[in-house]
Amino acid sequence: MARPLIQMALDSLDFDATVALAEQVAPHVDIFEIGTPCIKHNGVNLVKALRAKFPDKLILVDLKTMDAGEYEATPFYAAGADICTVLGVSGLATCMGVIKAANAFGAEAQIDLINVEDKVACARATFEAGAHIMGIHTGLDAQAAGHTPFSDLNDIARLGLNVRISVAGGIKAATVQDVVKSGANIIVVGAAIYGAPSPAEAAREIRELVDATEV
Ligand SMILES: O=C([C@H](O)CO)[C@H](O)[C@H](O)COP(=O)(O)O
Repeated sequence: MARPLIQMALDSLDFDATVALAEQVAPHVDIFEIGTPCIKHNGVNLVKALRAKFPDKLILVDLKTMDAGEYEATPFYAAGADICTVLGVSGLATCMGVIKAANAFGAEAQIDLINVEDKVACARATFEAGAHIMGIHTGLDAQAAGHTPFSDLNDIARLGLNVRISVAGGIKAATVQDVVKSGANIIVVGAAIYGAPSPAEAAREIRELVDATEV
């Protein structure tokens, strides 16, 4: 298995604070995620700013698209996004729209399985439709209610689909190695890094743990 990628979720609303945090953690992460609240607040100009500043990083725009897939995602790919997310609950037509936009730019579309009732069926259908990445995701509100992404990860990994698996939802140093062992290709970390006294140190620790994990 290729070395798992670490995705830093940038969930601030502040443009300059987002860029500053990205600078701090850049040596230790592979993907910058512009989180949903952040992209709604700052728009496509933040994608352009991060693209210009970090030409060697992957940029994921967490659009969580719910309708008009191709139309909504196209300007973000044009601005330099490598990955945009689309909600699995939006339905196959919307997912296919984002997949089409991604393919037009040689980029990738990630299906966010957040709140999807039958995640296995959704993963199978969107994989068949050409999705590049399957996103297992326990959102911030569900985390607050005590939920975690671990059992969903096992269910999707067990399918053996030829698709990369991303996992998000409260992942921290104590859990990151189990997530890698369970088959995740992309490990998303937000609060455990941006909420730490030293985000750079927290990101470095996650990187070391991921790189030290035997799979
Ligand atoms: O995607 C996220 C959330 O839905 C807000 O957009 C978070 O970025 C994702 O959950 C990762 O953050 P943590 O759960 O804090 O690690």
